[in-house]
Amino acid sequence: DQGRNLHANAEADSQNPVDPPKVEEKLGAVPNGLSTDSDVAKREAESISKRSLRSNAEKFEFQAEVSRLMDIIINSLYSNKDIFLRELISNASDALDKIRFLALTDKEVLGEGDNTKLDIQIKLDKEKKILSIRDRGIGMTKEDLIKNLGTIAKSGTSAFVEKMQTSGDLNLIGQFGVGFYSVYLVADYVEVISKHNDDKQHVWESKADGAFAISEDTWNEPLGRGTEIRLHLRDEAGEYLEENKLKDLVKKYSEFINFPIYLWASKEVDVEVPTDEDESSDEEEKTESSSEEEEESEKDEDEDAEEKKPKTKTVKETTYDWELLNDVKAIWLRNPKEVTDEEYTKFYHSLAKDFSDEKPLAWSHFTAEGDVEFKAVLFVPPKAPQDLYESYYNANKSNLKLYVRRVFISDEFDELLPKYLNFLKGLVDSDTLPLNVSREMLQQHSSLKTIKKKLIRKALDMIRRIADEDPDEAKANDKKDVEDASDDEKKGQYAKFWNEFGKSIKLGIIEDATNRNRLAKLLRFESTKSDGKLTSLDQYISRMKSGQKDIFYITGPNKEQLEKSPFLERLKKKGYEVIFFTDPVDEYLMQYLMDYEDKKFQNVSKEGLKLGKDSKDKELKESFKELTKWWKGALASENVDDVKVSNRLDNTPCVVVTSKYGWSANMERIMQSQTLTDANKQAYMRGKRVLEINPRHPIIKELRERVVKDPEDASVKQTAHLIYQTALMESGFMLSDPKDFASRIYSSVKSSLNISPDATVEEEEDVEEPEPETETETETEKKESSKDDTDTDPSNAKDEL
Ligand SMILES: Nc1ncnc2c1ncn2[C@@H]1O[C@H](COP(=O)(O)OP(=O)(O)OP(=O)(O)O)[C@@H](O)[C@H]1O
Repeated sequence: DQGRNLHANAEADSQNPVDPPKVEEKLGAVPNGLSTDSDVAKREAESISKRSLRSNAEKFEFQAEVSRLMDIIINSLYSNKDIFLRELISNASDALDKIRFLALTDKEVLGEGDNTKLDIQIKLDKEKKILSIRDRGIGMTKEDLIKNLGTIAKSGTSAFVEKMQTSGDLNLIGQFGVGFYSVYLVADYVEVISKHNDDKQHVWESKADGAFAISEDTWNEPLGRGTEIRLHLRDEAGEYLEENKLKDLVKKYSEFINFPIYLWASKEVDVEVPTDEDESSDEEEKTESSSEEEEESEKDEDEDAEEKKPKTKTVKETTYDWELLNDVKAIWLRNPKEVTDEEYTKFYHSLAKDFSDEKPLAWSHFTAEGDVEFKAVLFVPPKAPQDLYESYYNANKSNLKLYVRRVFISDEFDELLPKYLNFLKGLVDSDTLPLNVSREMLQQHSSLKTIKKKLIRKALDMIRRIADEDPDEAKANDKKDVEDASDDEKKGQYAKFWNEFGKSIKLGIIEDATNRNRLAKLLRFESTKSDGKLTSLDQYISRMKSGQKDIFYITGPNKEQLEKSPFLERLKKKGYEVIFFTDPVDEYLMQYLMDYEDKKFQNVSKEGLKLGKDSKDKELKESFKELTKWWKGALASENVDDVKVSNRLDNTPCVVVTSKYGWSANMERIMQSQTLTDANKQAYMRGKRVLEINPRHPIIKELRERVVKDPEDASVKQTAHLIYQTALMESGFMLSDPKDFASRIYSSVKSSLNISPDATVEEEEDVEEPEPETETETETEKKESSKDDTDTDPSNAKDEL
C-alpha cells in the first residue's frame, strides 16, 4: 500500500521534480580535473545539464520519522562529522558481504572482469567538491532505493531520534541502523547511483528537504554492479577533500573492513619531458661550435646518431592512481599472543559499532580444534544496550557474526548462543561448516550444536576471569594473591559487569540447566553481612556457621525494607547471614536454583526454616497450644492455614509465613502489579499462610492469658484479628480489605482513649444550603430593603447568607 501511495504521490509531483542542486552551477562550470578520461568528463558535464532538465524523475516524500531524523542531522552542531565515512564504508562492506555470500552458491552473480573485484573505492573531486564512495557490492534495485533510503522507517529511527534529543550523541547512529543519513552532516546534496543484477542502474538524489527523487540512470558511467554514493559537500566540509584526512579516517575507523579500500590518490612523480626547442637549438649551436674546434675527422656515424636523440629534462608531475588504504587482515586468524589490547579494543569498537572511548570489559580469542574447528573472538561490552531485556523472549538478537572460511555468512544466527548471552559481541569463523549451502541448511548443521556448547563454556570462563582478575573480588575472597591482581584497571570491573549484565546471568540460571552451577558461581548479591558490597555464594558458604545446613535468603522490593524485616530478627541475632534478593527476576530465579554445593536454599519468609534444635521448642509449643488453636479458629474467615509457635522472631509479636512451594508475599506483590496475570492462577499459586507467633513476646503472652480466661471475649477476638492483619502487612502482604483493617484500628484507638465503643459521630447541624446566585441577590435585596427597619449593616447580611 505504501508503495502505491508513493507512486500516486510521485505522479502528482512528476511535473515538479526535485529542485536542481544548489551546487549544480559549480558542477557544470569546471571540467573534471581528476578524470583520466576526457570522455567521462564530457558525459558528466552533459549529465548535469540533463539532470536539471530531467522531467522523468519520480519524486517521493520521506517517511515522517526519517524526515525528522534528517532534519536533526542536517542542523546538528555535532562536531564529530567524520562518522559519515565510517557509516558509508560499513554499508559498502555489508553490500560486498552480501554479494560474496550469494556467489557461494551461484558464481554467475559476480559477473566478469572488474565486476568480480570486491573492493571499495573513494574518489575526490576538489573542483566540484564531490566525495564519492563506490563499492562493487550487491547494489540496490529501484524498489530497494525507495525502501531502504527513505520510505520505510526502520525500527531504530524513532529510538535514535529520541536518543539524539537527550544525549546529542550522533556517534551511536550506526547502532540504530540509520547510519546512511549521517551523510547530511557534511553534504547538502547526495546522489546514490546503484546497479543491482536484477534491475537497471538508477539514481537516488535528495537535498534532505523532505523529498527524494529516483530516475533511471542514462547519463553516468555504468557501474556494472554496486553502488556509488556522491556527496556534494557543504562549503564548511572542505576538509573531506583532503587526501590525508581521508587516509587518516579510513585508518581510524575502517581498519577491520575485510575488503580492500582504495583512494584515488595523487602522487608527485619525476617525469622526463622533452626540453623546449629554443633551449635545444642553443645547446645544439654550442655543441656545433665546440665540435668545430675538434678534429672533424673524429666524427663518425655513431656520433651522428647521438646528435639526433631528443633532449629531455626531469620535471615533477602529479599523477593519480588507486592507493590501498587498509591491509585486509582478519584479526581472528592471528595468533592471540601477537594481538595487542589496543587492537582488540579497536576491533570491538568496529564490530559493535560502539565508538565510545570505553574498553570492552573482557574478551576471549580462541581456536577450537577437533571434530569441529573454528576460531572465535568474544567480547563483553562495557555497557548493556538500553533495550537488552525488552522483548527478551521474542526478539532474535544474536550479536555474533558467523563466517565460514573467512566469508561473512550472517549476523542473525540465533543458533550460536543462547538468549541469555545475547549481550556478548563477537565473531565465529568456522572451517567445518559447509560454504555452499543455504543459510537455512546451515542452521540445521550438526556442528552448530558443538560450536554453541564451546562458545558458552568460553563465554562463562571469560566472565569468571573478570571476577578472578578484579582486586576487589580477590580481597572479598581473602585471596592471598591480591598483589598479583592489583591491576588498577581491573579494579571494580566485576561489580560493573554485574550491574550491567547481572540479570542475564540470572536468566541463564533459569534457562540453562546444564550450566546452572557455573552460572551460580557468577551470581552476586548483597546480604546481611556484605556491608553494602556485592558478595558471592562461595563467600556466603565460607562464612556459614557451624551446623548451618541451608543458605538463607529473603526476597522483597528493596534492601532498606528487607533489612528491617521481622523475618531476620532472630537469624541476625544468632549470627546467620541472609541474602537479599530484590530484583523481581530473583523470585523466578529461586524457583530454579534449588541448591548450590549441596546446600539447599531457604527463603526465611517461608515455612521450613530450621535453626538447629532448641530444647525448649516442644515445651513452648505445648504451652501455647490453647492459644494457637483458638487463634486458628478465630481466623477461620481469613484463609489462614495454621497458627504456630515461631523460631524466627525476636522483637515482633508475630509474622505470616507462606508454604514452601507457593508464592512468597513478594511474589504476590509482583504478580498483582502485572496487569495481565490471570486471577485464577493468582488464587491457585498463592502460598498457604501460616501465622507464626513469638512465644516470648508480652503481647502474645498476655493474649494467651486472656484466651485461657475467656475464649469468647469479643475484644480479645478483635485484638487478635488486628494483630494478624498488622502481621500480614509487616510480612509484606497486601491487605485484601483495608477498610476492615482501618475500622478495627479505630475501635482500638477508641478504647485506648477511653472512648465508649458506642460513641457515635456527631450529627452535622442542618445548615441551610446556599441559594443559587440570582436567588441570593433577591434575598440580599430583601434584607437591604429592610435595613432601615432593622439597622443591619448590609455586609453583615451577606456574611450571614
Ligand atoms: N552501499 C550500499 N549498497 C547496498 N545497499 C546499501 C548501501 N548502503 C545502504 N544500503 C541499504 O540501505 C539500508 C540503510 O542503510 P543504513 O546505513 O541507514 O542502515 P543499515 O546499514 O541497515 O544499518 P547500519 O548503519 O547500522 O549499518 C541498508 O540496510 C542497505 O539495505
